[in-house]
Amino acid sequence: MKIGVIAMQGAFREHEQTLARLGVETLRIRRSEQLSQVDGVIIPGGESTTIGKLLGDFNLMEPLREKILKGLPVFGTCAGMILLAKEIENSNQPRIGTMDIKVARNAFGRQVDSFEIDLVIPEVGQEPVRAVFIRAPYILEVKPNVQILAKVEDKIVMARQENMLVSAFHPELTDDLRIHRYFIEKVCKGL
Ligand SMILES: NC(=O)CC[C@H](N)C(=O)O
Repeated sequence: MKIGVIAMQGAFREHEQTLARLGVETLRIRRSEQLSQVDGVIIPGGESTTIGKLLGDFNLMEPLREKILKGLPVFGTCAGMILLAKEIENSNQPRIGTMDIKVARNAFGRQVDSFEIDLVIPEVGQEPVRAVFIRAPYILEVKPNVQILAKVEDKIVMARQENMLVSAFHPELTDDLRIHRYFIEKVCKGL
């Protein structure tokens, strides 16, 4: 099992460290040929317009979209979630756009730039997950083929559609390995 971490901008090192703690080998993805060497990819948080622009500049946007549409497992956190959404409210920014969700960027409001909350995510376990939100988006709408995994009040913050997993928060910034383990075991290995 080897997981590619899209290394354009943002929190890719933190994802590498989390995967290393799970004993999973990683590869920093900067060239499209590398996509055929991995069993899944993570698109980190950061600035979605910057990552989207760089994916275009590095000729990774199309190959990544094709691989995901063919079933390559992908986990997008925060900006990564925005990039996977087919619809982004009030934005025509470049995106991968493979997942049937509509997201709003910086959606929790300016006053709450970042916050942490205990989230119960039954798919991941009974103990709550400490979820770190940083200028976070949330999901406004999903198609019926999308499984909602977690909400903060009425706002969807984690979801899955077949090979695509997204979270509005940053599981790579805590010591809790359960969300990455869920991605590896359930989404990548299909256990
Ligand atoms: N922490 C994050 O990834 C923030 C996402 C950022 N607000 C964006 O729109 O790209």
